Formats: sequence, C-alpha cells, structure tokens
Amino acid sequence: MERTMSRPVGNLPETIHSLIGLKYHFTSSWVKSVCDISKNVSSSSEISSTSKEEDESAFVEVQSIRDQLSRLTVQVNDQNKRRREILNEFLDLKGNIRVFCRVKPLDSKNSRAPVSSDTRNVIIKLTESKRKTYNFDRVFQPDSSQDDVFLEIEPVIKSVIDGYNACIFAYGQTGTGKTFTMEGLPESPGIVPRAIKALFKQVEQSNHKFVIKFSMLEIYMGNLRDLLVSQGTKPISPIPPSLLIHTDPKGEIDIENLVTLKVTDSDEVFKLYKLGCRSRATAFTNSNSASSRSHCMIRVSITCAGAPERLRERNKIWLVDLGGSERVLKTKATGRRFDEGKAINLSLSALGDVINSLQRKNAHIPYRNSKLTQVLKDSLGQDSKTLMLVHISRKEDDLCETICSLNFATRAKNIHLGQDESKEERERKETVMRCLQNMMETIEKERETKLKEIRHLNETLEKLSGKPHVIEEVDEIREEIQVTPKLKRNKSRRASDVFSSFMRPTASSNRRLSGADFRSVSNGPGFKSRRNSMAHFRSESVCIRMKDGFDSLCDSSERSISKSTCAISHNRADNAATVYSQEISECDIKLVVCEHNTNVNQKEGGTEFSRINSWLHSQSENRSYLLDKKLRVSRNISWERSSNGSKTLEDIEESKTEIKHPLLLKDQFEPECLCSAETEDQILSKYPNPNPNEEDNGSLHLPSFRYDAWFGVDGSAARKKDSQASGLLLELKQPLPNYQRGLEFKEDVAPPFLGPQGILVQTGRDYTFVQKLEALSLRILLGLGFIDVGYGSNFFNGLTQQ
Ligand SMILES: Nc1ncnc2c1ncn2[C@@H]1O[C@H](COP(=O)(O)OP(=O)(O)OP(=O)(O)O)[C@@H](O)[C@H]1O
Repeated sequence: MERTMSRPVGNLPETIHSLIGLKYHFTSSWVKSVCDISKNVSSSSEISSTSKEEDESAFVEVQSIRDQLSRLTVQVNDQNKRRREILNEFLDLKGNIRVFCRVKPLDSKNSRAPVSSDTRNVIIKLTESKRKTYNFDRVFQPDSSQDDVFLEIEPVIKSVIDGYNACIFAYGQTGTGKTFTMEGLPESPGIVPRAIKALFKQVEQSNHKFVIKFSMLEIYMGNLRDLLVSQGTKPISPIPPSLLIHTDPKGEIDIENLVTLKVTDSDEVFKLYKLGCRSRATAFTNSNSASSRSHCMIRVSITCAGAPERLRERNKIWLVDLGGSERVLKTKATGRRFDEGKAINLSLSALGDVINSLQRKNAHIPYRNSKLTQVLKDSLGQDSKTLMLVHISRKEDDLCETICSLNFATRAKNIHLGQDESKEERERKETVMRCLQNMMETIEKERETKLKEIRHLNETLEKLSGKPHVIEEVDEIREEIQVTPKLKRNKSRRASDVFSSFMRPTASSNRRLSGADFRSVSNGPGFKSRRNSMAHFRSESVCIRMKDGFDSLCDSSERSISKSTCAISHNRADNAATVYSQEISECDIKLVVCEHNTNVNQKEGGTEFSRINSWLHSQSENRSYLLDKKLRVSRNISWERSSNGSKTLEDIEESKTEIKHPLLLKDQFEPECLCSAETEDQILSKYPNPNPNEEDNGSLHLPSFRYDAWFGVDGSAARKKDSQASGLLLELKQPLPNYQRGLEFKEDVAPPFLGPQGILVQTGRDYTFVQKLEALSLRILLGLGFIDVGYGSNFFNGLTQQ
C-alpha cells in the first residue's frame, strides 16, 4: 500500500481501478489509503501545476523525438540493405574475383619497352610481327596515380562495411611496385592507409556501432609470424606463441594466438602498421634494395551486432603485399635468399591454383597447399570480394617475368569470365553498372541526410532528457586486446593438476594452448627478481632448422607450423632485429626430464628409454621420439664457440653477448628438480643469487657448461658413470624413417660438446641432421625446461615400474 501511495499522481485512476477490482479486500485500511491518495492528488496539483504542464510537454516532445528516431533508423537500415544489394549486384557484374594490372613506369626514358597498355589491355611485343594481348578488369598505366587505383578499390571497402569478407593482394615480380601500391609513400599513400581511412569514415557515417580490430602477420618461409609481437633473436628472447590456423564450425578461419588489437581510429592503425612493418623480413636483392622476403598480411576484422542489413555480424578484410615472384636464375640468389625465393614462389603458385579452381568452380579447392591459402580460405571465393593487383615492369630485361606474371593473372581472371566478353556484352554491362552506381549514390545521399537528422535529433534528445538515443554496444567494445588462444590457461587449476600424469599435456601443447603465456609470464607475480629471471625461461618448444637434410628425410610435403626459440624472459623483450627460423621445415621439441640415479647404468637406462620410447611411438598422433641424453656439467669450459665451431651453432653464438656471469648448470638446478612437481618459484627459491653483492638488475645469467651427450636407444654410446642423465623428448611433426631413430653425435660435430661417444653417422644429410639436433639440444638446455614439462617423474615411474 505504501508503494501505491508513493506513486506519481498520474497513477491514481489506475490505482483506484485496481483497488476496485479487489473489492473483497475492502477494509478500513483500504479506505484510509484511498483518502491519502486523494489528499496527495490535491496537494501535488496545487503546488506544481505549472511544472506538471512543462513536464508533460517535455515528455510529449521526448516521446515524439524517440518516435522520429525509430522511424528514421528503420529507414536508414532499409537504405543500408538496399545499398548493400545494389553494391553487391554491381560487384557481381564486375566479378567477385577481379584482376587489375599496374604497369610500373620505366626508370629511364631511354629504356626499350616491349610492353604497352590501355585501360583494359596489356600488349606484349614478342617479335617485330608478333604481339600478345592480355586483358584485365582494369589496367593502371605507368602514369596512373594512387588515387586512380584506390577509386577502383573503394567499392570493396564499402562491401566490407556490409559484412562481406574481402581480400586485396598485390602480386608481381620483385621490384615492380607491390609495396608502393599497398603501402605507398608518405606523399602518395597506397591502398592500406586509404582503405583504413575509408573504413573508419564509413563506420563514422553509419548508424551502427562497429568494433574494428587489427592484426598483422607475415608468412616467411612457410611460417606464420605475428608482426605485432617482437621477435627475439636470442635464446633468452621471449617466445612468441605459435600461430595456428583453425577453421571454426561455420567455416571461418581463425588464427590462434595472433595478436588482435581493438582500434578506434585510423591513427591507431597507422601506428600499429608502422610497428608491424618494422618487423617485416626485407633484404637487399639484385632487383630491389629493400625487397620483401615474405607475404605481409594485414587483417582488419569488423564486428557489428544488431545490423540486419549486414551479411554477417563478423567479417574481415585482408590486405596482402605478396612476396615478389622471381626467377632465381635471374636474381642469382643463393643461400637464404634462394630459399626465400623458393618459398615465395611455391606459395604463389598455390595461390594461383586456388584462384583458378575457384574461377572454374571446381569441387575441390586446394587451400591446404600453402599457409597463405589456408589463412585466406574464407576470404577467397564464395561471397568474398577478391581483388588481385598484378604488377609488371615495362623493361625489356624483365620481359620473361612480365609474361609469367601476366599468365598468372590471366589464369586467375579467366575464371569468372569464362571467355572474353563481346564488345556489346561489355557495353551492356557497363550501362547497368553505371545505373547501379547512380542508384547507390542517390541512396547514399538520402542516407546521409537522414543520418544528419538522426544526429540532430539525438542532440535535442540529450538536451531534453539528458540521455542520448542509445545504440547497443557490442560486447567486444570493451575488449582491449584479444589474443585468440584456443584455450585460456586456467591459473587456479591447471590441466596437469587434474589429469593423471599420462594424460597431462606436454609442455609444447601447453604452450600452444596458452597463447597468453607470453604476456602472463611477463606480467605475472613472482617474476620480479633478477635471479628469478631464470623462471621466465620456457624452453618448452624449440624449433630446429632443418634444411635440405630434414626435408628429404620426411616423406610428406606438409611442414610443421611451429616456430620460435627456446627461452623467455620478461625483461628481455627487446626489439632486436628479427632473425628467426629460416627454413621451411621445423620440428617441435619437447623437453622431458627423466629421473636417473647418479650412477646410471647403461643397460637400465637403455631399457627404460626403450620402454618409454615404445610407448611414445605407440602414440601415433604425437610422432614422438625419446632421445636419451647424458648431461655433464663442467666448471671450466666457458660458453664459447671454438675455432673450428660448426656453422650450425650460429644461433648459439648469438647468446654469447647475454652471458655476464657464467654459472654452472648444476648450481642452478639439480636433477631431481628437473622432474619435480614444484612450481618455478619454489624451485628458484632454492637457488639464491650466487653473487649477493651484485645488484639485482634483472639481467639473465646463463649457465656455462659443456655436456657430453648421446642420443639413441641402442645403448651403443659409452657413458660416464658419474654423469647425470636426463631425457629429451623430441616431437617431430614428421616421422623419421625407422633407421634414423637412433642418433648419436660425432665428435667434431659441434664444440663445445664433448665426444665422441659413438660414431654412427659421419657424413651427408644424417650428419647435418645430427649437427642441428645437437645445436638444438644445447639451446634447450640453455632455456632448460624445468618448468611444467607435462611429463613429470610419475610419468616415468609409471612406465618404468611396470
Ligand atoms: N607506380 C610507381 N610509381 C613510382 N614509383 C614506383 C612505382 N612502382 C614502384 N615504384 C618504386 O619502385 C621501387 C620498388 O618498388 P617496391 O618496393 O614497391 O617493389 P615490390 O614489388 O614491393 O618489390 P619486392 O617484391 O622486392 O618487395 C620503389 O622505390 C618504389 O617507390
């Protein structure tokens, strides 16, 4: 009853009515309350009859504005929908996969140019009497400006606002202007800055709230690299989590662990873009002084909820500056440059195959043949808008490459057109397109007027009611940074706590599953002191460069995607120039430390490892190999590369500069710790700073050691009785042939190793493999994965005590 009395006067009739409806409850208190209400009516109306009128008129006004706003919003949404349909029709006529050609101006006027062009054709003069014509959706002449190019791109950007996925990429021989077209120069910005600006402008003009996110990566030698994450070059540099490509149930592609930043304006994007560009792999080549050695890919993701006119709630556009196609014979590239060129050409050819299959509407589209096409899978084909800009040179010297590029482009172009159109057909199409374009412009103008009206009404509404007309925000608006791990690490309860030791994830899979590791390690508590800096080591997964040797050891052409280094330290997140795994093939290494008694018996050790090995081999998914290794620590040998040091140790050499106080490995860790279930902090607390006078400056002290190692389960290697033994689990993405399973070191493979302990492999590819494996294991030891490695002592006890 109290509540009824306190209601506004306007509710009185309603209140009385409701009370009358409850006649059987008539009581003296009811009568009293009615009297109170009546009193309230008279006193209120006497006191504020004027303000009541004002309130009422304001209320009516607010109500009417709200009605207008709703009406206008519905109209704008209808217009958006209509515009989307027209734009789509327009783009369909143009072709969902469109191919443009841009001809680079000649460097010198005297150069002979066997290439000429008009707005749709490129004509190649093969001989005096023979010409070949290639036609395109549009040809940009040498004097075309960046404006001209962007004018053709703009409709695609609009369709991105409408919810379509899109992909714009620059293809062509190295040095023909791909980066110029995509990135441009400060005085003549290219597609990327213009597209970003256009996107934000469209978003501003829209009546919906959009969430825009930015990511940038490159595909270098077949591996994905996040360009927004600083890539360490040294063993102690942070490990960026591996980028893994996933397809969700809707068929959308997501890249696990890729840093995705929410951006609110184009300036933010440009800053990130600059940052990403700094990490790109470029190099001097014969054709271009700053040649891109990778495919640089920018992803702008757009989310907009509650916009029924959009095709989908979440979509994206990829802006790709492809690595230059090149003939290695011509570039005379050798070594790494050669390998880079080879990797670029392979993926470009895979891209060509995909586009060709899409154009032909083949049942099978070979997306899986390269990382590039896997990443772009949902942005190529179907309703996605694809634009390829083929770049060519007019130089006579480049004629061969020009023809190759034109042939590639023609393959891509043929798809939607089937055969070349007749002149009439083309003219008819152009008339329709012009008509559609006019319709679009009219709609856009009307929409702009309505949006202005909405803005004005919103301001009035805000003045009257103090509240703007609310557009619902999407959840993600509040999201600042999104890294996309498949599973987030549960800090309070780890998987390894829950599962029996056999089922625990391996260190490597932990790393994969915890994309946020990188950040959480850096920021987490307990990582403050310098001595604790060892705690940041996460040598859970290490990649090994497996050049030619490993390639041919593996049967399949599919490569591992894992990459990266061996250790992580939060205070070492330097911006060093990027050097990273260079070769296509890699293998993922997991460190498993096995408990042995000090006086390890060769026979026992062998049996134990064989058992573990056979268990691992039975896990066909893992393709894991256990490599038995004997670890020996010596005080006298510093961490130096010897004069006859092997080339394969160059990575290790890099770490030299980081060593300030050589320590003994065993001073820092004891074998039992290596398989202990203790946390990193617990382990580290046992190892105080050996030099307490020294200031705790957060620097990393690497152990200096040499070790005496052998791999293999055949037991042929001699062992020193007093050595501590431990085990390494090497998980290869590709199985090694059976005969390769037992591997041992050769004496002079890689100082500072001791040896020889058994010479099984002396020359050739196997030798290279072993060399690299050895270098790798040393790196692992440097990072020493004593932290949660997934397989603890229980695991081994469980196996060996059977
Ligand atoms: N249309 C153009 N107008 C003016 N300069 C151009 C044009 N195209 C390219 N250039 C210039 O040519 C040089 C090489 O261009 P760019 O680096 O963009 O080539 P690229 O195709 O990206 O090469 P790579 O594949 O090796 O990275 C640059 O100095 C660039 O400014």
